[in-house]
Amino acid sequence: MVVKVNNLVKRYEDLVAIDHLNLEIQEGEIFGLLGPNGSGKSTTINCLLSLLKYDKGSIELFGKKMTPESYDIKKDIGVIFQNVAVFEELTVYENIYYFCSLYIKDKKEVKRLTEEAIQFVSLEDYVKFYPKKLSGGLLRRLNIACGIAHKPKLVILDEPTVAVDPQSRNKILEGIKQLNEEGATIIYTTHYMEEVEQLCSRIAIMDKGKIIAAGTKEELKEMISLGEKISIEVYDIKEEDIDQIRGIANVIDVKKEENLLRIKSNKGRNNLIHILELLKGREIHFGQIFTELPTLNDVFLEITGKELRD
Ligand SMILES: Nc1ncnc2c1ncn2[C@@H]1O[C@H](COP(=O)(O)OP(=O)(O)OP(=O)(O)O)[C@@H](O)[C@H]1O
Repeated sequence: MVVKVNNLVKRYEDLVAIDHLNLEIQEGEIFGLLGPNGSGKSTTINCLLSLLKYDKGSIELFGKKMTPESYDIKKDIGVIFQNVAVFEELTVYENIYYFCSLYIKDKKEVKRLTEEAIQFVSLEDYVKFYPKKLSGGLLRRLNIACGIAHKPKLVILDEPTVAVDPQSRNKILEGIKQLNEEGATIIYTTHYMEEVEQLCSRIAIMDKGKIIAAGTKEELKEMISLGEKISIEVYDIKEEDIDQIRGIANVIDVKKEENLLRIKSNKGRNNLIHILELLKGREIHFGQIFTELPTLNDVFLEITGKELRD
């Protein structure tokens, strides 16, 4: 077990930012902490790192109690914060060298690891640049290189792709996969559900300081009743026809948006066939049909009643 959080409570005066949170992360996982703004992701990370004092509960990392003085644990952690934290006075190379040398004594080894980190984030062409000359995406990559150069066993990334161009975003996501393949356990916080779907082996969905659901993406989608979302292009459909569709077994919700009928249905066989039979029977012409499986946003919507991106 790399992370074990037991009954964690963190208050900011009257606000309960973390509300009796339990979390277990095994070695080798890419663990996604997904939640809307203000749900408590950063506070959880800051408590894990002993950067914040908490009111109740316990935190163990690598099987040992984590405290502000746990230097033996800290050397095995790499953190990449949402806000880029590098030195403006140092070049790309010097920044990475500096952060790596905080953990590693041997200068040759620091040099080797610095060069490896530069390659890892593909900043070879920018080693002599100062941070202010880098684009937002390149700066994020530098931030990541500074956090991982010392080869930590646990890498924590707090929303590393916010406001990043697509090329850098892909580089970052590929890099995280590679770190994991090389043996690191990853904690990844984000409010972009596509990223966790693509990247994470297990996901916890947070809201209001609580983990409201956790599991693989398949397990999370199994937890909800929504089975599929069907969109049908229709012409000349009347309100009474829509009411009839609402009455079909498994249909949860029907909405008409311009020429599109948007239908949500529970898991069940032949849902689409039953809908199309009804349309044909009532002589309603239809065009294209699309079906979609539930997303993590649907999981969040069904459990909390609101969109992940509120
Ligand atoms: N220093 C602070 N003082 C008071 N309240 C705070 C402080 N830091 C965070 N909060 C509040 O605690 C709650 C959790 O915030 P947190 O930053 O952990 O959420 P988050 O999920 O990381 O959000 P984001 O995606 O915006 O970073 C929010 O309601 C936030 O306003």
